[in-house]
Amino acid sequence: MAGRLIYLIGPSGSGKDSLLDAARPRLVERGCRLVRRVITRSAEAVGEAAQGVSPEQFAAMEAEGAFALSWQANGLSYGISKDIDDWLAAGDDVLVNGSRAHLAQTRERYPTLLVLLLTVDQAVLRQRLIARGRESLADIEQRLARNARFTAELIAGHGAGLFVLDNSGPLAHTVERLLCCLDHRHCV
Ligand SMILES: Nc1ncnc2c1ncn2[C@@H]1O[C@H](COP(=O)(O)OP(=O)(O)O)[C@@H](O)[C@H]1O
Ligand SMILES: O=P(O)(O)OC[C@H]1O[C@H](OP(=O)(O)OP(=O)(O)O)[C@H](O)[C@@H]1O
Repeated sequence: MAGRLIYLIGPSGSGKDSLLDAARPRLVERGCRLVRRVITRSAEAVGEAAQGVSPEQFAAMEAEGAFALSWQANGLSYGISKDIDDWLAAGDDVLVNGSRAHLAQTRERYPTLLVLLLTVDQAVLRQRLIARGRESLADIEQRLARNARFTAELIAGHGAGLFVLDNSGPLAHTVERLLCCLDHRHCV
């Protein structure tokens, strides 16, 4: 049987990278693969296991069909290797750190997609982004403004295939809820 494509989305700073890092060993022991993204920013600036490439390298990879999924956001390009299709065909679950804006296109290609929407209280989110210190304050405000367009629309439009995981509390709780969603197809 084909594996499940699990598409983790949520605002910048909601904790996607942190959650994937914290849950990694327990996901791996369940046979779930975590995808290493290709991103047009230097590897040093990435808070996750990602391959940093130049825009030219990214364009060349895209042109040669290296990606199953790709999107642009926040001035960056993101690619997901076409290797995921082999993994899914082999029956492995595959977890991708995805894009809310690209969800519709992803669903077209993977109709049985399992969507996990990570949410966090907006005031907490601003503080976490400032504390993370990865972007300028202006960039942080842009990311927060972008968020406002998404969350309500997503919850309203995709209720059935979408699990909401709140990460306003301790990360360890969110890890447990993530595993519960994957193991039992519901969250507690
Ligand atoms: N549950 C949590 N409690 C406290 N801080 C958190 C929690 N989850 C994430 N963070 C912090 O919030 C910041 C943003 O998290 P990050 O994983 O980089 O988010 P994303 O990948 O969604 O942009 C990081 O500094 C991280 O350490
Ligand atoms: O359409 P959106 O849902 O806004 O997502 C756009 C991109 O931003 C995030 O990546 P990135 O790692 O650059 O940002 P983050 O770590 O701040 O979430 C996310 O993983 C997407 O790749």
